Amino acid sequence: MSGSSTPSTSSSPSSSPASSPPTTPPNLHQNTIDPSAPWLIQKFGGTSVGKFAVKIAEDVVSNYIDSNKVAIVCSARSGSTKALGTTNLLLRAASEALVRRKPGGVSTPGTGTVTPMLFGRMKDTSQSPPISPTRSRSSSDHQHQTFNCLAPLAVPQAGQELPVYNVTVDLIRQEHLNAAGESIRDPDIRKELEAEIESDCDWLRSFLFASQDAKVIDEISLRSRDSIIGLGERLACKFMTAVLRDQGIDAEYVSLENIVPEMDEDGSLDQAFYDRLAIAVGERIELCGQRVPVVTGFFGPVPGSLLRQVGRGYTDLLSALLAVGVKASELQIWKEVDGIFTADPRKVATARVIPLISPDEAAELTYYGSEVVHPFTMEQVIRKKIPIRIKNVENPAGLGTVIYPDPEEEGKEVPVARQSVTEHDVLGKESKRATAVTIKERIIVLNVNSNRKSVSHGFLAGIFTTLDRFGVVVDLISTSEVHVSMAIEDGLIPKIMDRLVRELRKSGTVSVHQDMAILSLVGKRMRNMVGIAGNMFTTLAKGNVNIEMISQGASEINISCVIEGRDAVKALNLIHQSCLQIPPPSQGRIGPWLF
Ligand SMILES: Nc1ncnc2c1ncn2[C@@H]1O[C@H](COP(=O)(O)OP(=O)(O)O)[C@@H](O)[C@H]1O
Ligand SMILES: N[C@@H](CC(=O)OP(=O)(O)O)C(=O)O
Repeated sequence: MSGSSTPSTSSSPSSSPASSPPTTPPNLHQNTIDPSAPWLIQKFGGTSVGKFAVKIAEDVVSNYIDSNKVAIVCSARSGSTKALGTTNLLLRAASEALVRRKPGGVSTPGTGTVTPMLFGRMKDTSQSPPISPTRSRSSSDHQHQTFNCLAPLAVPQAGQELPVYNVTVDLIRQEHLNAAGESIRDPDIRKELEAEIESDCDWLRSFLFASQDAKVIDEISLRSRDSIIGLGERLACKFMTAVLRDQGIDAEYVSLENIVPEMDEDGSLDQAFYDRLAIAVGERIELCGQRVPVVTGFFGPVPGSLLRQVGRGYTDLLSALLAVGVKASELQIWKEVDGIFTADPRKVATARVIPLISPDEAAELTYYGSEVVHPFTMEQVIRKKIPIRIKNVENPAGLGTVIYPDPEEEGKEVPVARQSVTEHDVLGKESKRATAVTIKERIIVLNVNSNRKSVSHGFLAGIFTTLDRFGVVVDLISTSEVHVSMAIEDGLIPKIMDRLVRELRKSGTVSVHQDMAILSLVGKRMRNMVGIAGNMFTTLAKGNVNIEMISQGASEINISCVIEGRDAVKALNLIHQSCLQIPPPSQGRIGPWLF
């Protein structure tokens, strides 16, 4: 692709701007931004890239490129919801690769027979997600190494039965081809993008085929799964680069799937790793010169697995690291909501946008169900004093929500980056009220009553060791010497859940309550407010909402309780009304009096 009038979207090392900087064709907007202008990082979520790609180019990016150096980060495209998005389809394809191919080639639904044409366009293997062969690997990664090397990847032969994942790969391919057809006017740009989509989907089929052969005891290696999901961001960024260039904005595709091996990492995802990654990503982006870098939010198969260590929503974290790496003035996270609301606006009609929220509050909200920003994002940028602004792609003029420490509370000097936090943001903070209420559904409560065969510290130690072995994260806990109640996410497959309960029974009698929800009231000002917990629980009692478990005090800015899942939306609205609603001007004000 490089050298043509369309974007360089190949992931092969030879196409990186470091080795062969593409030239800007005359029809593209020549970005002539002052090199000393501040960097602005704009991150677009999967549904935004899926639904509003042209609008992003026309109404968002174009509004900022004359006064800022803009870099954009994209997630894998989603059609209508994240659940139906490319990342989920890729994960589905990865698990379908575990379905054993039947010898003899009897076709089952979702399978077919390979035609030579379908795999006829085998991609150059140098373009497969490059894992440095010199990189140190854990033993669990060994199986991956056996097929993801520079040797050609295996593919089914003509006449051989097609694997089940083929239908899923075709769906991904077709959705991207449709998006290219609908969003890109220039036939050359579109054709080139279509060729990239075909080539990437061929790579995926080959990779899955090889994974299928290399799998060990029904499991695709974590590293391979990371590589597979990375394709979602590659496709999204190639698509977005093409859309920007089609709209006349000079953009450059930047793949980060090589960035971790290049960093010579030592194997753990600690702060030192993130610091090195931020520098590496920043340096890579500076190479784009005047072009708008379109950066994959996927940053490579990281030590211990991206999905396991960081989890879904990892592109928020990458955008934060990029903001740190280039010392950006602001990180903008663009979504389809106007910002962080006082409650989920889909569930509470009277919820309103919070103009300014502290990083702790934002993190607490994301941990407890309002997943607006990945919880790891805040720490990275705030330690470098870069504000995060949540904005709505459908309402670019809106001010959004700024996540930044309250300068009054911090007692610190206002940092330079804070100049981008407007007076509106600061004035918008509301005193003497909680900040937001959130609900986390699909919760299970596990109660364990000690069998009194050990003293209490042994009892708790036994329980935590068991939870650790099963990789279970406890959201809320309440204990006495002989009793412990724990709220956990309902994410375990039933077979594993049964095993966990059997293990816990060694410590005492166990009861399991399913279909529960955690209701959390969050706010940094609650620290000094007397009676807020009383108000919360009285409101729930009056609304006939039964409380299964209470947790207050572990975090000073959060009061949480567990309720029945079926009461979740009712409770959310009751608490919003009693603890967060702003009284109309006629109520709660004294005077003016007319005598
Ligand atoms: N307190 C909250 N404020 C804003 N959105 C919230 C809140 N709690 C839950 N949500 C939900 O989070 C979602 C985040 O926005 P969206 O742009 O759809 O996500 P994504 O970028 O991941 O596709 C919205 O659907 C919204 O209903
Ligand atoms: N595509 C990934 C990463 C991501 O960050 O997505 P989003 O920005 O749409 O939440 C996921 O689905 O998890």
